[in-house]
Amino acid sequence: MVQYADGQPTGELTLRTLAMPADANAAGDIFGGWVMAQMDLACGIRAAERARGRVVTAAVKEMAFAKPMKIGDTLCIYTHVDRVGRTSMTLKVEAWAQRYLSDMMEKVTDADFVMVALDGQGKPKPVPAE
Ligand SMILES: CC(=O)SCCNC(=O)CCNC(=O)[C@H](O)C(C)(C)COP(=O)(O)OP(=O)(O)OC[C@H]1O[C@@H](n2cnc3c(N)ncnc32)[C@H](O)[C@@H]1OP(=O)(O)O
Repeated sequence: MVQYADGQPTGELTLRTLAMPADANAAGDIFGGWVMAQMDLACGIRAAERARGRVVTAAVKEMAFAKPMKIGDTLCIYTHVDRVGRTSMTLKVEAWAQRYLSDMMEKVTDADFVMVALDGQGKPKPVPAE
């Protein structure tokens, strides 16, 4: 049974992946940029589903890393489409670490990602109704 150290995750589990040695510095701490990239991938999946088409990342709002990720932890990314504008979607994104060979889940970071729906020419296009 998974135990959550920092409340419960918000949103839908969109991506799970394993933090590997190539993603870490010499001390075994996982690079923040790798975590951000996984969050971006998760937003790409979720926003493309919502927009039913191609999307791009327009902005990432302030981000702070509250806890380290370590080699062997499983990164779990939760996303929630918080707001839909005309062509943009704002997603609340949370990154949680399931600690190596344990059931303990800790929140590593969270952020708001703004994703924009694009047409075939790469121009913003309206997000369709649900
Ligand atoms: C695959 C990847 O994710 S690559 C990641 C890197 N991202 C990129 O390469 C994206 C590069 N940027 C772009 O292509 C363009 O700037 C775009 C498509 C994001 C926006 O194009 P623009 O011509 O500026 O379009 P426009 O001004 O109409 O904005 C489109 C929407 O994005 C929103 N937006 C644009 N920039 C921002 C921003 N910095 N912060 C918040 N929202 C933004 C606008 O408010 C608008 O939302 P709305 O239609 O819901 O009202």
